[in-house]
Amino acid sequence: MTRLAVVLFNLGGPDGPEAVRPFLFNLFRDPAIIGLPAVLRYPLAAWISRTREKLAKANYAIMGGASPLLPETQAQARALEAELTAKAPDIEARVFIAMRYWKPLAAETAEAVAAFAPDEIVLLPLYPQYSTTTTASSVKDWAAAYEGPGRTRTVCCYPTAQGLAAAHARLIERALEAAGSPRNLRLLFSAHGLPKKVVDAGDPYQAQVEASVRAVLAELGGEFDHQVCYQSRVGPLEWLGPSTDAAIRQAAADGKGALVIPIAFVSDHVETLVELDHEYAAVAREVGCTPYLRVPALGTSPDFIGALAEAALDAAGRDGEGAAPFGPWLCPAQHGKCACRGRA
Ligand SMILES: C=CC1=C(C)c2cc3[nH]c(cc4nc(cc5[nH]c(cc1n2)c(C)c5CCC(=O)O)C(CCC(=O)O)=C4C)c(C)c3C=C
Ligand SMILES: [Fe+2]
Ligand SMILES: [Fe+2]
Repeated sequence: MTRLAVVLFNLGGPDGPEAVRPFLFNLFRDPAIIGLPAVLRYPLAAWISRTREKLAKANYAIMGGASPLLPETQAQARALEAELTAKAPDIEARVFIAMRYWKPLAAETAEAVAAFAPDEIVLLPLYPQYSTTTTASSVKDWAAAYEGPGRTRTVCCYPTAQGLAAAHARLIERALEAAGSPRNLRLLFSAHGLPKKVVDAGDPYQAQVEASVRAVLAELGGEFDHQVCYQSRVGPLEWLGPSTDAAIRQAAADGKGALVIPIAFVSDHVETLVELDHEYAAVAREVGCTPYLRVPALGTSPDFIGALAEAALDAAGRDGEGAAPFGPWLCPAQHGKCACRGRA
């Protein structure tokens, strides 16, 4: 029986108040996040993590002091393992988690995967849209950590996978129905932002976010007033716009409420539970953007887990090693800094 290890990548989050600063330090010392030489990056990372700690701790305190990202990801891993067993009973599939900036880090997971002694390894980012700051960073981190057996394939991205779009569409329909299908709503597809210069240098993330939005709208059918916007800006650089904050203000000015859809996050965590549900809800109240509604992140929704299983099995069935997207997608040339064009 073939032994298949699926390794899920995500960002990781602090598991208690004392982990907030070292988590932030790990994040800001990553050259994929701050592209300066190590001699400058390390002191800068120490300074940013020290100065950001108080605000970040206050945000994590709203969720009980820790990030829910790991338990959410563990639930997805269990659901995916069950789905793989159902879809491919002739394969012994085990699902592992490697976080980029907090536990379980790649080194710990690499040991567990090596002990499983897989024939095949599929690296499956829980980032449907590829970015040099997320997927590429995790893939590189994993390659440096893993020395065990098995042939490796990577799913670089799946922004337009049918199951992903369907999962978002079903959650949107449910949220609309629960709110009594109000007529004066704008759908705000809110994605984690990126510095504009990262995108200008060829990062495909924005193009893939926009492709995901088109796929979700096609799955919904019909006409919807909608906008793509970007949240979670950090630091002094210019980031992608419009910001989610500005989009909420614009919706109010246009006499609309907002239905916010976290289009680039697959689980609920600080960026949805605090930023969207507290900070931007307050903005909506202040400017009279009513109703202000938020669609839950994908979590273990069956269409999404089904898409992950298909992506993993599709990758495991590919010849050779290397990276490829899952679903109908190829990054456009001007945004081609992606493994699907061999330019990660
Ligand atoms: C879509 C996925 C993500 C992209 C792209 C991304 C880029 C990116 N992030 C930062 C800085 C921070 N991100 C933080 C939290 C965070 N980011 C993502 C995902 C993406 N980041 C997730 C899932 C989370 C949540 C982690 C958790 O605790 O559960 C944080 C920490 C929170 C805070 O202090 O605001 C920072 C900082 C940069 C700079 C960046 C691209 C350059
Ligand atoms: Fe982030
Ligand atoms: Fe790509």
